[in-house]
Amino acid sequence: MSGPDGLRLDALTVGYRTGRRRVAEVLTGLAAAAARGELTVLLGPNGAGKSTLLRTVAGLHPPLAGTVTLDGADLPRMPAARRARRLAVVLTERVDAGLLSARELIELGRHPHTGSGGTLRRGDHAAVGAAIAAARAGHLAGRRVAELSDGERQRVLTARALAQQPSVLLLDEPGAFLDATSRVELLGLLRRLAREQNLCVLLSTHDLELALRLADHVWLVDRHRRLRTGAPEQLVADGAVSAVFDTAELSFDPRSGGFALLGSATGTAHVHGPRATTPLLARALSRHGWTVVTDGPADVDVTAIGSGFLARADGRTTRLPGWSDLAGWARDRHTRRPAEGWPLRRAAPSDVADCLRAAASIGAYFAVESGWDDADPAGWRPLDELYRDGGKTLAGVVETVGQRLGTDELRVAVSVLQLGFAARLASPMLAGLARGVVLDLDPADVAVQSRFGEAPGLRCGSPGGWAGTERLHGAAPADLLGELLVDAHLAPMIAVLRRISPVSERLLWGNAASALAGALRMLETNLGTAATRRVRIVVEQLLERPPLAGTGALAAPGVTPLFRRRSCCLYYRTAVGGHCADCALLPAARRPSRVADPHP
Ligand SMILES: Nc1ncnc2c1ncn2[C@@H]1O[C@H](COP(=O)(O)OP(=O)(O)OP(=O)(O)O)[C@@H](O)[C@H]1O
Repeated sequence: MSGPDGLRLDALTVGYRTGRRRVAEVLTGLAAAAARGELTVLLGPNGAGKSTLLRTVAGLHPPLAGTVTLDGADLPRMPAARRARRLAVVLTERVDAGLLSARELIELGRHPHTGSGGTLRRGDHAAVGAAIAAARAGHLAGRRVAELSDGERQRVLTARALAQQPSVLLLDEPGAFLDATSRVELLGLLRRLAREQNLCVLLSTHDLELALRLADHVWLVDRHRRLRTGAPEQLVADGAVSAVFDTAELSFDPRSGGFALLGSATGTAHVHGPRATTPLLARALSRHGWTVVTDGPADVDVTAIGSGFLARADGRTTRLPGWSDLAGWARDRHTRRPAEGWPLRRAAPSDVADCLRAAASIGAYFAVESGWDDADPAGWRPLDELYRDGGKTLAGVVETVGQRLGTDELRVAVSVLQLGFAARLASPMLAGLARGVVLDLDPADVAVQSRFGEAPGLRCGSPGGWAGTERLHGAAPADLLGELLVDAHLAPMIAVLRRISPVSERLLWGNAASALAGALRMLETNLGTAATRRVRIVVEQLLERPPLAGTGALAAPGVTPLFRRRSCCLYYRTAVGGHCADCALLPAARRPSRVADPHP
């Protein structure tokens, strides 16, 4: 405990005399200090004894035992007039101010300084003016107190206490009637006054979140009526705050500084998005029983994009336009979640990061950059925009590709562009699969950047993926890849390109199959066939399903060509005039053994 400056309680017992010989002790053996220049906040549940303690410190009740000192002087024994000049009190009781105006009530605060005549001098008027300004009560000064709202009256009473120019300011629940903004403002004001006027400010409140954010020092009455004191963070870290305020439904969350609702069967969630949104997102999910985790796998995953959300659970992505849709989804998913969780879970962020690192080391076609913070948004085109704008953006890209290839045939440029694009997306996704993660590169969260002469840049705002696919037998990973790669990317890309030039669908799906096979070939070469067995099985399954079925045949690992196409990618019609490794036009013996452009 610090020196004699400020308030100090020693072995203090507070309570009530309920009869000539009977006393009701409320709090006993209290030891605490509240320094000058600091805001000290008294916290505790209902009936803990906060008001009783404040009233005792204020000299309105005698202590039952022990001492209360101010700057070393015994407060209860101090003559009332002197005490009134040193200590100002704002209690919860309503004041009957009759017909007084707010200014007149505030002027009463000067009473301890004016003597029995009560005449205000220039210095008193200055103190009243300063107090009105400090409490921001100027607009209320001319109004009758009886006509003020509870919050307005609170402001005027604070001004009256300040007009008293005390060393100690005691306030019992000063924010009780104030709206949220005014409460923050009032506590901020009291903290500033403590600093500027070297005041000792002690107040009680039930606004735990605000108190812990603004208090310099906390007095906390626990459930056993013991007084714990310390810096707010200290009491949170000790678990003292949780011990007092946690209930079966609510738990104090030290990270957010607020309460989290405890659900009955709590599932876990990942949240992503702009820094300003993720705390709100975490709060919305926790209200519906989800525990937000930053590492490890999770049952669900929500990414904030623009004013909406991508919400994922059980291998499905749902687009939610706003907060109320999110609330409905979070509630519904929580109700439907099986007790043991879904077999498909969101992969741990660290596993996804490992996947992306490992993929990038294979080659440029496998790399996915992540996050938007350090990206220059100008050069990046969101994929869902490319897929939906009817070909407006891609028409220009097709033209540029045609010029670079030395062809004026749109269909050739479209085919080469689409083959490269399919390879660009299939490569990192198949690489993820080799590590047991099905990457989830949602078109709303992924953008592409053209870098002529090299692999186009691919960037995902919040890369994530599905894990747990190994626990599912059969076709689960192929189903997921079918949705996340074929349905979400390859099909819309083909549709939009065919609006630019009506290239045969069979040819374009042949390109997509060829891109999958090309990526598989790179993985088998780099990682070996044992590590890529699962990937091969999934590619085989995908090639057996529409729309890829019938596009060609996959050969055994190491066999050239790995994929025998049934359509031609038209690459031979470019100025380079090359043939690809999967070429349908050449006899097998004349096919190049090395992978040629445009494959990865
Ligand atoms: N005049 C009184 N005589 C006897 N007991 C009282 C008196 N006033 C309050 N008490 C009792 O003292 C205890 C503490 O009450 P107090 O008002 O100090 O608690 P509090 O922490 O301020 O509660 P709240 O947060 O609900 O305002 C309660 O059990 C209350 O019933």
